[in-house]
Amino acid sequence: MKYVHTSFVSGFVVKAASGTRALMSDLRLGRTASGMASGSGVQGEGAQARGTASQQSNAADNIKVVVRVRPMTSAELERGEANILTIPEDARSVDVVVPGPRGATMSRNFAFHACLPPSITQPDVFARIGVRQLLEATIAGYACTVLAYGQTGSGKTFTMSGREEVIDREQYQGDEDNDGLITRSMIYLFTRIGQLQGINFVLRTSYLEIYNEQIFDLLAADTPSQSPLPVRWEARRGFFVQGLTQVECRNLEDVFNVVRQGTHNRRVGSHEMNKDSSRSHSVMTCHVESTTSKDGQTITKYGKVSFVDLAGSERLKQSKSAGGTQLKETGSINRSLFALGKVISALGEAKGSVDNVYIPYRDSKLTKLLMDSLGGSSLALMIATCSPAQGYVEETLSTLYYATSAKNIKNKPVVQMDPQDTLVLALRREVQLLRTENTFLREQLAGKATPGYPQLDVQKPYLSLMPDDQGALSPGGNARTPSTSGKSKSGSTPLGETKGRRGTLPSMPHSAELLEKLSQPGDLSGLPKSELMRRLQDATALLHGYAMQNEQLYGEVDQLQAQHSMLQVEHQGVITDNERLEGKLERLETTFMNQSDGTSGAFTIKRQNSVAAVTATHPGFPMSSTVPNTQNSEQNAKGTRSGRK
Ligand SMILES: Nc1ncnc2c1ncn2[C@@H]1O[C@H](COP(=O)(O)OP(=O)(O)OP(=O)(O)O)[C@@H](O)[C@H]1O
Repeated sequence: MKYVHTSFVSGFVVKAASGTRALMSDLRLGRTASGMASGSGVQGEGAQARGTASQQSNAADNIKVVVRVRPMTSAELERGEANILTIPEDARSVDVVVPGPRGATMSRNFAFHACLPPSITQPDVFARIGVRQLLEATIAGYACTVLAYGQTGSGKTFTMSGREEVIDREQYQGDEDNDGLITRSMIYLFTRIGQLQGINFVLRTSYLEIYNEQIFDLLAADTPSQSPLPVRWEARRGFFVQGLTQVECRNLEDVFNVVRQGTHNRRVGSHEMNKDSSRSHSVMTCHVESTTSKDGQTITKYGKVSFVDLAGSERLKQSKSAGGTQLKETGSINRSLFALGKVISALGEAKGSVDNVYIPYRDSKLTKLLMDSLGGSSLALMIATCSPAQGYVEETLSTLYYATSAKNIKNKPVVQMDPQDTLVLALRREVQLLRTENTFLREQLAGKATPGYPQLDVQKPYLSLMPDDQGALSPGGNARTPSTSGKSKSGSTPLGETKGRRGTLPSMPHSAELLEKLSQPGDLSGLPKSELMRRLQDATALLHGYAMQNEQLYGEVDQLQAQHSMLQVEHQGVITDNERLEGKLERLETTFMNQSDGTSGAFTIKRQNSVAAVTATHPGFPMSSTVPNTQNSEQNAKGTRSGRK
């Protein structure tokens, strides 16, 4: 088997590497990652082909799927296990030797974006599966996910973290040969943001694990005796873990500490709760907040990258023989992996248009937290890990079916920006514009020319500058006549106040006081008084027009802000309702789990047996035949759509 050192996964359809700034301006124009199919981060023929496809498919981007085959362990070698996995030269598929009829064997081929053989090193994995592009996308404000899936002992944790026993040492400062994707990615992020000038970055990390359908914070001060954290829903954020610690990382030392603390707490937690680390799912997330300021405008983007190390699926009969805790763990893991399978299956069948399809994200905490990564607005990469040993052929096939389904999932990546920021940005622009106009007008009144602005045409008859019957100024405005009633709200023009966009605006006579003041000799010496008066009248009329425009704009801004406030109140009401329902749902789930995992465990076993049976008879995802519940479907679809905002 020969490992080909070219063109592994490189097809994330985002501008990457040096394109970050260009990307930011592209994003201001409302383009999504997938819309930029020919971005600088795209290489290789696969990327070209998919780039076109993604444009045609409404900016959707398929999840990338990579298979990694680990070397045989010493135990497997000692047992004399046969190798059933071969990766052809193009490194884009894997051949599996499967048992055939009457003791014969046959070969099955599974194609993926890349397939990594046992000989590949940890640095090569990082370099060749497109993680760098995901990290560039993270810096540019996208949400990205790297997900490791595979049977117990197949190399998920090794791929994501490296050697946990090394990381768990007090003096851990990175392990160049063995570090997994998490540490390498964090080092890459720090190196890159150090190179990017003019952008202010803040990096925060969180680390959690899901054990027996409960979420534990691996960076909390009181780990591991802390109580589990709830998952909540917010329309703007989607599902999130309430109260999860986020640690700011200012340098690599902070990063190593976080990785070490998370790993350590996961291991300690495992011992305290008498569980193995493989019995929990873990999610390490790095939030990358970037702020750019230009011409007084500030844009903040909220990129993040999550590394999900899933618990390994395990044969139920092994757990049954162990009984007690392990049986419950296995039931819980299988349930959540099964829920994940259903989500992947439903998304794969939906082929990108998920708005009217029921996706059962709410079936487990894992799927809730992965909602954005699967079929959402994230970029996602799945790494399916396999053992090459013949003894695990069943598990390997199951993993490959899973991975095959995941290939069909389409996400629609978008930059994560605060809607409030967008609004503030728009308001700031307007204010800036109005200020500029006022400055110009004041300078005109004082007889000064403003560079870049035309001088008033003193020859123009005064009447042509007066508002017409509809309230529009002939030379350049659409403003109505301002009233004389008091001071402008903006405080910048003392010439009148309007009733807003739809109000009727009485005509504005010249301000006698102002005319008096401005016609004093000395301001514009040399000109006859009549000319000065004429100029003043022209300027005053024009100023009235602009003041009127200002007022209209302020009126509109006020209206928008009022609408915004109303929506916020409405939004808060919906959040409160949702939280109430979420709480209710969680209580029901807890009750259900307690009952189903009760003394005899009968329900769990029955359920798992049926799951196993369906899995065996329907390779890939068995629940495609599940009839969607229309009511739930509606709720889910609502959640799905609003969660993308
Ligand atoms: N590519 C590899 N090269 C060398 N050793 C590996 C590789 N992958 C895994 N291993 C070793 O195999 C063993 C099992 O790997 P690992 O713990 O990563 O599996 P896992 O899939 O995370 O298992 P679990 O689901 O039980 O947590 C470990 O000792 C690990 O160091």
